[in-house]
Amino acid sequence: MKAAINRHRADMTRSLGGLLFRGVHSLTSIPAVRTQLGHLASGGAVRTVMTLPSFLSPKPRDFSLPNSSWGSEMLRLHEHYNSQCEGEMEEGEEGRGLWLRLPSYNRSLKYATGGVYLSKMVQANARLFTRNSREQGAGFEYVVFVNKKENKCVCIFQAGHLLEGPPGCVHGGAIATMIDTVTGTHANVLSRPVMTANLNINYRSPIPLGNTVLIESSLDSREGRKMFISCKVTSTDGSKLHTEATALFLSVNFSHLLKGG
Ligand SMILES: CCCCC/C=C\C/C=C\C/C=C\C/C=C\CCCC(=O)SCCNC(=O)CCNC(=O)[C@H](O)C(C)(C)COP(=O)(O)OP(=O)(O)OC[C@H]1O[C@@H](n2cnc3c(N)ncnc32)[C@H](O)[C@@H]1OP(=O)(O)O
Repeated sequence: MKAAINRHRADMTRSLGGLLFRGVHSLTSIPAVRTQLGHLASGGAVRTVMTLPSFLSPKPRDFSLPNSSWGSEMLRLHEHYNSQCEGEMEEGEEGRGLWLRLPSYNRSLKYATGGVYLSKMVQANARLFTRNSREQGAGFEYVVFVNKKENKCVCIFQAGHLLEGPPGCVHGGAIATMIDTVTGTHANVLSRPVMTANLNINYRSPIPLGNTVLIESSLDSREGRKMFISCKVTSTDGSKLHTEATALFLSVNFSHLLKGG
């Protein structure tokens, strides 16, 4: 009986793994996301109305869109990169269209599959760590843009009051979380799914709570399944280095991810 249950779980893992892979792979090409990116490209970021296929309902919230907690610097930088987005980058294209904004959900494993409910295999109440606060502006407010041509990502991050470490400053673990998120998202764009194998961080200067900072990642090299990515966190004008890091990601197969290794 136990063997039969285990066989059933293994079959589920295999088939859902394949589904998940196809879902994640096409995340930025599904009609709803395309509609949104197209709208954003024309500058209408805040009032986007997404037309979702029925299998995606209820409509997931895209946490990377501007909300009322975003400060002026966050909004200015979002607009700066968003105005250079034009959906998917075309071959040989320069200037406009270099950047692609990545949508961000609090249950990516569910929505990445196109609505298939994986929660029973993962956990019914599981939420992405960086997107688990109901109070806008209290925790991690961020948006990630990818530049496939130059193999880099940029994240605009506004640190909320629940991320305090030293008095008035952002907790080192919260900074590490954001570095893992940006470099991990970058590695996922290159080859998905991935897992963090190694993360080295040097904290150079504290980040005041409430500040907006830039987190930039770039691909240093690739060796088979390994991706070496470096990352720095700076003030938005680039004059102050807050944190620098290097990370190693390994592409894994979905059964590794779903079975927890
Ligand atoms: C996780 C999310 C992915 C979900 C995808 C779905 C949707 C994506 C959509 C949007 C993305 C959204 C958010 C992304 C945000 C954040 C990303 C967070 C990522 C994480 O937060 S994830 C949690 C922390 N992470 C772990 O929980 C990993 C635990 N760990 C393991 O699961 C294994 O350990 C593993 C898989 C790492 C390797 O296992 P393995 O069996 O596949 O590979 P193996 O050990 O054979 O090593 C092969 C070659 O790598 C070298 N190597 C291995 N480890 C090394 C190390 N540490 N340093 C230096 N070299 C190393 C070996 O030396 C060998 O090298 P060589 O080939 O040259 O001999």
